Amino acid sequence: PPQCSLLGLWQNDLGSEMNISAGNNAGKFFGTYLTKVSATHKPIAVSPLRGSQQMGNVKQPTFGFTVTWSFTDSTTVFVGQCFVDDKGKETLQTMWLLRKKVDSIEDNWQATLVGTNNFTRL
Ligand SMILES: CN1C(=O)N(C)[C@H]2CS[C@@H](CCCCC(=O)O)[C@H]21
Repeated sequence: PPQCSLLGLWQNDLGSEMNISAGNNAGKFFGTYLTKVSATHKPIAVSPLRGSQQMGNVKQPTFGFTVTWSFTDSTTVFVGQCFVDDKGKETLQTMWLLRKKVDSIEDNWQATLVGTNNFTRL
């Protein structure tokens, strides 16, 4: 059965495109994230991501990664698992936390968004 590799090009239902370009045998990987939508009104740019995944004899590994947005001061962390269906189609089922930068600690309570998001191969 095809092992679910994170390497390659992925997209989600928000139109974001993610390219996991390289990983090492300790499970570390890195890549880029190109979002098509943003909560800010700044011009969107490609942003770097770094993460790690379970290695060893794992068919459907769990993983986590961080996107440090290059065009705004927020950060998103993703956690999830790669699944392969009986036709070999892979999906990344994830949840994320988006931490926006706020100007004062009084606004800290409203600074973190949470959501679910799934990726399929581009
Ligand atoms: C497009 N998105 C996407 O593909 N997500 C899974 C969610 C969680 S990261 C967020 C985009 C944040 C962009 C930077 C900002 O607006 O602060 C949204």
